[in-house]
Amino acid sequence: MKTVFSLLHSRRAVKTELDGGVLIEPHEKPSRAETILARVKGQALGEILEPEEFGLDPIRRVHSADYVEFLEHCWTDWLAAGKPGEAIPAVWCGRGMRARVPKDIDGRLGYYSFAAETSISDGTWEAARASANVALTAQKLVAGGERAAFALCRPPGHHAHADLFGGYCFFNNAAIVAQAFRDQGAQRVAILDVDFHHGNGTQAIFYQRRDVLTLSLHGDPDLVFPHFLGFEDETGEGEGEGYNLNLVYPPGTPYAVWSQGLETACQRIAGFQPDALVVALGVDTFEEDPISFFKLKSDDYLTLGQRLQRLGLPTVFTMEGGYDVDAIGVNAVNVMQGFDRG
Ligand SMILES: NCCCNCCCCCS
Ligand SMILES: [Zn+2]
Repeated sequence: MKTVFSLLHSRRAVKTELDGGVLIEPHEKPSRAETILARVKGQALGEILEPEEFGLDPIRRVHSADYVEFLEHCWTDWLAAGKPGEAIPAVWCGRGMRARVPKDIDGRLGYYSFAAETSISDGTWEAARASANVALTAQKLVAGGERAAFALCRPPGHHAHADLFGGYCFFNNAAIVAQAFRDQGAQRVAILDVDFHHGNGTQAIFYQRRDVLTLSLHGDPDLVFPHFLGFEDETGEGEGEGYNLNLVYPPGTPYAVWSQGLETACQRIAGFQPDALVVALGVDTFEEDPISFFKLKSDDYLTLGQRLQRLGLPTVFTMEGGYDVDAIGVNAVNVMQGFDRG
């Protein structure tokens, strides 16, 4: 399987993540991508390509123009306001307040985000743009005939809404890939999110649409991030009713249980008969992940890859979460190797 990777991911090197009332070293750090890349090379998974430049149009097919504009200028606006630290949102449009875009950078940071753990600094814009180019290059490979391709994206994307960043995500790479397939003539696309956390952004982007089926297996939002979306009664709206599936699991969930949900999701995908499949691949479902509570083991990712291959669909994998950096390479590449072996 070919991998797409950009060294520009390392431009995303914020020093802070607000966690537990303190600023910690971010979980979503550059070594994540380096560890996965080393494993791709070590396992000779396949050719490694740099991304092509696709510009802003494919991004704006998913994200609003004002949100893209905000992200491009956020850091310089923050500096111009004389702020001493990294850009961190600290005020939001609470219930009963007015959802309008303030002029002030603090107000705009809150307007365009849903969580405070995702600091912004110099280079975040470049890295997010490169991550979307990585995903679009993988999509081009698959649209061009490759059975599957691995978009080694960093920063991740599945928490990003059309005009909201958070959960370490800025551009929703999986959604951008799905929309690119649609814009190139695919009638139906499925996005399967296997990250530990609910793919709230992906769900929201396609919630009223029936051309893109969104499915997510994840930790109970009552207990974990993103908390305010991802429950099983969220099945889509309007045209999209019936085209969103959430499968929620409790602390300690092992592969034996989780894989039953995977089977349910795979059968739903098969029934939908999509022209392409996008897998939002997070490996924070791993038993040692520092911020999650499932108990998948490294071999389970081989089995996961094999099951996904049996769907027989052109497939783009977008790298999402996974924070046990020692194991993230083995676990992510196991999915690809399981898929390749089929
Ligand atoms: N105490 C950890 C809180 C983490 N909150 C954000 C999680 C984002 C996961 C992205 S896959
Ligand atoms: Zn996650």
